[in-house]
Amino acid sequence: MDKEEIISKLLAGEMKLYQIDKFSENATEALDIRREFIEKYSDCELSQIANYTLDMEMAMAKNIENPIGTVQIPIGVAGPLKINGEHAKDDFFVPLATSEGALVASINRGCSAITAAGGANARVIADKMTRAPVIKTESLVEAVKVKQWFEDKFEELKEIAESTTSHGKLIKIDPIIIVGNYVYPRFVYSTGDSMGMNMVTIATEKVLEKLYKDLGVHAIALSGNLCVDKKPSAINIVEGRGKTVVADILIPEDIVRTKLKTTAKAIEEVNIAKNLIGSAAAGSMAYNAHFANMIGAIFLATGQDEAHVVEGSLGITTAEDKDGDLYFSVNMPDLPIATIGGGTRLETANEGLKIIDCAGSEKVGKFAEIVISTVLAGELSLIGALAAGHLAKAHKELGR
Ligand SMILES: CC(C)(COP(=O)([O-])OP(=O)([O-])OC[C@H]1O[C@@H](n2cnc3c(N)ncnc32)[C@H](O)[C@@H]1OP(=O)([O-])[O-])[C@@H](O)C(=O)NCCC(=O)NCCSC(=O)C[C@@](C)(O)CC(=O)[O-]
Ligand SMILES: NC(=O)C1=CN([C@@H]2O[C@H](COP(=O)(O)OP(=O)(O)OC[C@H]3O[C@@H](n4cnc5c(N)ncnc54)[C@H](OP(=O)(O)O)[C@@H]3O)[C@@H](O)[C@H]2O)C=CC1
Repeated sequence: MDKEEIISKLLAGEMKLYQIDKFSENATEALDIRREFIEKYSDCELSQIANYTLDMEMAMAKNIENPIGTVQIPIGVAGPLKINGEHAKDDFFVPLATSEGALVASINRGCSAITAAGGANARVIADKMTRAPVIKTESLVEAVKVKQWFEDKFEELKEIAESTTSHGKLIKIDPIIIVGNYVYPRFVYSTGDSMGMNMVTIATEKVLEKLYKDLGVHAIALSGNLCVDKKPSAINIVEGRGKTVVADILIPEDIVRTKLKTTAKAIEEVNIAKNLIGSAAAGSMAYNAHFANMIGAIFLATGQDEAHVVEGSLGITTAEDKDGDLYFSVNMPDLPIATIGGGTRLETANEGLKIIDCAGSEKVGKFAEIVISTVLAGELSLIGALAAGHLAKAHKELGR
């Protein structure tokens, strides 16, 4: 079938978009036909979406269905950012993809203050990825038996789960919550340098096959929302999910004054009134100013799953006036990230990771420390700007 015939069949509703691939020489040709159909259907020209360099054959294998091109977002860098981490020990230029004017300038200012003050301390304090199915039983009594089965058989179940992966390790199945006749076991894994959601989903399904074989009960959904994937939740804040990371810095008074144009006292007061009391008054789950800005920009630049920004946005910022110097910290309990797998294989994302030497294996700890140090920089600069009364001015000058 030639292109014109395919497009007229698509317009007549006689063919589905994903079926084009069968009649095309290769994925790129199918992509072009699909985009041409959308141009006709939506009566618009897509010359910019058509303009890309990614290897779409590779992307189609694992990263996208029904592709029509790519989106472009400007990428900037902030830095140098000095980090005194356990894994990240250097000065870094951090790649940030965003369309929000003033954001990179602000993060850059935070980097400048942190670097002048001797560098951010950053540590990964926990590392786990979770999947929690929901299992339906006949009664509460049977639900308790299922819970007991998970507890008694842990070592055997660990072997079964780990038979599906050479990098994933099942650390625990905990908590196991019972609600009526439903059971929610939270499977907790370490996943190496991958974010791990495909890995842990496949491993958990294998254990559920054994549950069905042994007890005749089955999961009614492989994800029962106790995971909690891609939603903000208290359990992720308390138990941690992905990487749990912390960072802090002590900034001398003169650097607070010259770089941030304010004082430690004013920053402490804004942080308490805004990030702590204001967030409490709003019933917010995130006691910070804009973690999501830094997380979103780094995620787009490095091929992370963008839906996990919602988890990365959780965490607390603290600020304390120490005789004129500023103690400043951020904690992030729930940072799902990867340096292998998922979108990190896409060429532009891989280059983004290379800027900070974080592409590939044995790099995810370093990447986590760079991410949280960048969050520290962005928080510091924005709270500083609010304390100095500069927020509106900055966005007037750089964002409009
Ligand atoms: C805009 C600044 C940085 C000016 O800040 P400034 O102190 O007036 O600028 P400066 O010219 O004195 O330069 C100080 C440093 O800023 C950086 N800098 C300065 N200009 C640039 C530039 N063009 N490009 C790159 N870097 C720049 C640069 O690092 C420089 O230091 P140096 O490197 O020279 O030692 C400051 O006013 C600022 O940070 N404002 C805050 C803006 C901000 O954080 N916006 C975040 C997004 S707001 C939002 O989305 C969330 C929100 C606010 O709604 C959440 C909430 O509810 O809180
Ligand atoms: N399935 C789901 O429910 C969900 C999926 N996702 C998507 O899942 C993807 C991420 O899943 P993820 O499992 O991380 O990635 P991939 O599915 O891309 O798999 C990555 C694989 O890389 C292998 N690997 C090689 N070297 C390493 C290393 N050093 N450390 C860790 N693994 C290594 C592992 O193989 P091996 O296991 O054989 O060791 C691992 O399973 C993203 O695209 C995301 O959008 C997101 C949310 C939910």
